[in-house]
Amino acid sequence: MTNPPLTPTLDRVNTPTDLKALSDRELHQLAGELRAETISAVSETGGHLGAGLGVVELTVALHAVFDTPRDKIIWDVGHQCYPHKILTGRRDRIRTLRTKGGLSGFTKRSESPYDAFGAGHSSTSISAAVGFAMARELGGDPGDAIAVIGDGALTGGMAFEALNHGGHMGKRVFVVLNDNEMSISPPVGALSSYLTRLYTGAPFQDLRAVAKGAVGLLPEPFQEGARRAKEMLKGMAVGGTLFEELNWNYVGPVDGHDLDQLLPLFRMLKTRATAPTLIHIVTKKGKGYAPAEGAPDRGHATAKFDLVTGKQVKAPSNAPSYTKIFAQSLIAEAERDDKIVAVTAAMPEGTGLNLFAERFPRRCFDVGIAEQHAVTFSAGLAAGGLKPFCTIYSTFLQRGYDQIVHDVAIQRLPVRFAIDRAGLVGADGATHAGSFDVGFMSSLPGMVVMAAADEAELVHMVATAVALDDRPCAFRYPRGEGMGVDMPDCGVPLEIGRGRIVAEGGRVAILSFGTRLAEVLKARESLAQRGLAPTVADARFAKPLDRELILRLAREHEAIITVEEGAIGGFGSHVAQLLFDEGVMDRGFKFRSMVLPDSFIDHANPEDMYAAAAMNAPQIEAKVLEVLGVAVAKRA
Ligand SMILES: Cc1ncc(C[n+]2csc(CCOP(=O)(O)OP(=O)(O)O)c2C)c(N)n1
Ligand SMILES: CC(=O)[C@@H](O)[C@H](O)COP(=O)(O)O
Ligand SMILES: [Mg+2]
Repeated sequence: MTNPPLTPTLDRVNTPTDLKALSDRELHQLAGELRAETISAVSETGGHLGAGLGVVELTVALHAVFDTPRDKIIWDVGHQCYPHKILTGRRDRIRTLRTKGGLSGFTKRSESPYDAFGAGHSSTSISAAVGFAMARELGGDPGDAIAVIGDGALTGGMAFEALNHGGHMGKRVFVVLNDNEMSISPPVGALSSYLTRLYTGAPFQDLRAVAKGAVGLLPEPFQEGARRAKEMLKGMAVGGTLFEELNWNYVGPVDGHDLDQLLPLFRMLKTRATAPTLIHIVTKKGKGYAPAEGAPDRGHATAKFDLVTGKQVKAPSNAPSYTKIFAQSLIAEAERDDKIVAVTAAMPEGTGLNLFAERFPRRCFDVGIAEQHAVTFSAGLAAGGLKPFCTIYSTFLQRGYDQIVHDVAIQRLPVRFAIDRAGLVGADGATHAGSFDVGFMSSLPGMVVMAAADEAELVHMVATAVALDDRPCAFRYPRGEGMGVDMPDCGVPLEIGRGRIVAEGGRVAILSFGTRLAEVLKARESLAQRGLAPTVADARFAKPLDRELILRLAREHEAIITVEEGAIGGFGSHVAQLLFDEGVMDRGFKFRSMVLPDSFIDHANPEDMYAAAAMNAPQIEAKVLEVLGVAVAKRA
């Protein structure tokens, strides 16, 4: 009897409960439709395509077998969660992905009960899963915890902290290691080659062997025998698994696109696992969409694209990106100084260091998703007499803060921190905002902290960092294109702790730190129509402050307003501290500090995010009027 024709199944799935009614054959069909829907949606929104395509079958299998949201799936990084969102009641909003008021591009607890744990930064899922599992053991929420972590995220140190602890606790918790031999770029590190040996040394095992592999699942009397047999086999094949040595049952490797393996395996594990269990699946990033499969980043991040050709639709650029300017400047400096080396934590393309590596392959280091190691490795490079540029996005640098304090600042080692993605970054939202680096860097004794107001300033700050050999320094710059300003032929080191007057004026002095300067100048133009012309200065340095400039401005004006793309505790706070400590505020001097609000700003385009932060030209203008007590007719 031939099978009846399958009707579209995705239309019949609103929540994972609906999956339970589908036959395995229908689940295969569903996976195909889910992949097509994911591709279609991302072609309209742009976003992280490749990772999600790699886990379509896994997503179907996990939601079909486990009882979500009672059982919690914790997606590491969360960039692969689009199929998960489509299956968990958000298909109708999937085309609002990463837009103002739309779905987040990562998992987010406030968005859905099926998003058990928020993500965005990598390597956190196993810690969270072990936490959920222990909460269950102590009478907290019931249900299983299943972390899904990629081979890239597994290079993050905290993943091993969690494996170590979870193995020690010995409670039932699942980790699905999604091994696609990709990070954003091809993965680096010994772990990656180890994982590959786990399956090239022993080709895909059929389910029976895989099941037997999980000795912890067998009835006790058979376990010892199976364990010995297995250790012998593994010893012959790949020498046992790292995970088993940490007291995790290791199951794998399994074809992560084969529902005929995944479904029975998860059903068996769900009924029989009694201990920490790691399932090693092998997948392909970008699976099922040729333009993604064929892309160097396997479709990791994509703009909107033509569904048929895969051709991305990118807005025309008016000026090179800050990232590109940084990379080109560093290359130019490195041509003249062979002590300059560069370090990235798994973001060679994002930081532009892929360009540096092409020119200086031996002087560029990708340490994997390991920001803590990146910082202290850079400290070692500096202690060893080199000039390391530790190049990390502001938000990811948060991961290595103790290393900055303990290994760099206290030892006053001349590590240069190139802090990309400073300020609000747009579609990646709050988890990726570069809001805090000014605060956490400028509170450190001896640290020099700079912010480029435009791409020409960035070139000079790279040169300044090269020349600064007696202490650590940091310079920050935003995501996206420069202002299109005239570029210098080469960088000229700035005088440390010196700002610059950009426009002379009176009554109010606006002291800008970073690229909000463009908005400040727009506000000044608008104020001119009211006969007001504030002085505008570019601080350049949050540490050391230009005391002379600030105190002179205070003497010559009624008020100072500071503006920075950062949270409280940064540049403005230091200026306020100076004005108070110098007694300037004793005489009724007026001071305002424009910083990011004390809240996390959701994803949108940067312009809208800065509007939400009240830091665009109109709000800067309003602040000047407010501090001068100029009544402003409320806009109708
Ligand atoms: C702490 C941290 N550093 C860097 C990143 C940037 N990042 C996002 S995804 C990714 C690669 C993840 O690789 P993997 O875990 O293998 O997932 P895949 O994309 O292959 O599915 C990186 C480096 C991040 N999100 N968090
Ligand atoms: C998922 C992740 O964390 C990275 O892919 C990040 O989204 C990159 O950000 P940029 O797009 O600013 O390079
Ligand atoms: Mg990967």
